[in-house]
Amino acid sequence: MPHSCFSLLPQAIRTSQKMYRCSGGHVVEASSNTNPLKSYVVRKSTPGWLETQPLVSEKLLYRRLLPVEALVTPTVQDFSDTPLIGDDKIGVLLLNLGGPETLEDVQPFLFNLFADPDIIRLPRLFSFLQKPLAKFVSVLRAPKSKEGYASIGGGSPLRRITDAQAEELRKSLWEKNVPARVYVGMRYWHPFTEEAIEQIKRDGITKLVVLPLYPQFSISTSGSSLRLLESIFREDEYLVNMQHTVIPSWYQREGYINAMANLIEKELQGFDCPEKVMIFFSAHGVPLAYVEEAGDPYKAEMEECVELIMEELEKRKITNGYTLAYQSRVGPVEWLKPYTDETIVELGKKGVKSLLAVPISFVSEHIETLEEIDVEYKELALKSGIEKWGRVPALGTEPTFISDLADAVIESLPYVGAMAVSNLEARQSLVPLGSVEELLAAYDTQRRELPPPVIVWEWGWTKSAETWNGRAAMLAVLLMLFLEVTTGEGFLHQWGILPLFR
Ligand SMILES: C=CC1=C(C)c2cc3[nH]c(cc4nc(cc5[nH]c(cc1n2)c(C)c5CCC(=O)O)C(CCC(=O)O)=C4C)c(C)c3C=C
Ligand SMILES: [Fe+2]
Repeated sequence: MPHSCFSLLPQAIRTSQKMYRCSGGHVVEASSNTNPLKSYVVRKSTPGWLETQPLVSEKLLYRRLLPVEALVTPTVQDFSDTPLIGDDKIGVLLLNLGGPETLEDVQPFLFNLFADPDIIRLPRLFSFLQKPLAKFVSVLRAPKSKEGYASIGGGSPLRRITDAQAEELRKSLWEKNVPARVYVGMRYWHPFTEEAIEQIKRDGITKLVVLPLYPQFSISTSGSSLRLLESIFREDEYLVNMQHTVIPSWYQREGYINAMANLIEKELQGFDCPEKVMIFFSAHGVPLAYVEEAGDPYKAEMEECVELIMEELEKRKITNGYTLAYQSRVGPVEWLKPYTDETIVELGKKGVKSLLAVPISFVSEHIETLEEIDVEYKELALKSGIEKWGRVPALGTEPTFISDLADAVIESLPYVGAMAVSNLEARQSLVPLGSVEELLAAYDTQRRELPPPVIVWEWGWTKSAETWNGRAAMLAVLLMLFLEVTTGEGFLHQWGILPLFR
């Protein structure tokens, strides 16, 4: 392997990007002593390009150890119109939750959400009731949800914002010499993940990077989307054979942390006395049992994420007080604490006068930022004695953030197709789709029943009502209620109660 080959590296392609232009069919191994994740084997060469793979490959053709750093020679050359990886067609699939675009979409959207066993998980014996129950709960929940969506303009902005993020990410990847197509796959509304996958197949994508747009992993969000994706992949011959990799969470990335710190720093400057402002991180909650019983890493990742942002702010001499609380709980079971509403009241009582809310679990504006934080929590804060209120915008298409997502994609490319190899270090950050079950198993040990977070349980299916008889009775009641809702007949209609929910 002639060392001079590396002098052809364009400046834009840095060590972390692990893609090296080279003049011919050579194979090289590069290694870094300090970080095993930064060890790569160049396995295949295509005209003009070497494609790298992690060191775990057994099919080494040629070995030559070089520190990774030695590979980077800052020679300015323009390769912008050259495809990066030979004939491969690279795709990036952004996974997100999806949201209703009109008020008519709200109930069917809620149905899709509640029909997901990662949101409401029934005992196996009763799993046949998942859809009837989802129908029932979605019909009950729809009026309240519709009110919320009506107040933010009649629908969720999630599709528009995610599409914009996809387009900016595509541009950023092209600027970094990675000509990829970017797709959006939503879990509960259009464009559904299935639709995105069909497009990916039509476009003949050969390498796919799967990137959930949730910085922190939760069974209920990224976990659910990846589980669905895995089932789609398993049943499809094209997909089974497609090289792919998954980035399960990315809250610890420097670019993301910096982008969040930038937004906070900027918003603090809008206050008269910035140093006296309480920085209030508000994350979407999950039921406590997800963390305590199923082992969801969400809480730990969230806390670490907040620490990293505060450390970054400290480097900038911003040492404000801060707190983390969890919002958006649904139903009567216990969710992650402290709750956002209770914490705001407490802070008011303690004499906090200025508060900057930072939505932390999501990278787009959505109903829970635009309505819950901007309207409900602001009102509560002002009533609780807080005089000055501010809110950090969601990242959206903020350039540092988008550029960092592009880097995350590029850094993951060497792992594409190599994940069948059991490499524990690699698995900590990149998971092959075929191993989603393994990833989830690590957190969601036996896929046990999770206490349902939804409204029907207000009628008595709580942690304390855990006998099978009780559950069977509850299901019988639910079934009766379901029949009542779907047929429009029954005792609640006779008593004039049920139409109230409509
Ligand atoms: C990290 C983000 C999110 C987690 C964790 C999460 C868990 C979770 N959510 C529900 C119930 C509902 N979620 C709803 C909408 C919704 N949730 C998130 C994010 C997370 N959810 C987003 C981005 C959205 C879409 C918002 C939009 O603008 O459309 C809804 C519908 C809205 C409403 O009625 O409040 C429900 C219901 C549960 C039960 C749960 C964990 C188990
Ligand atoms: Fe949610």
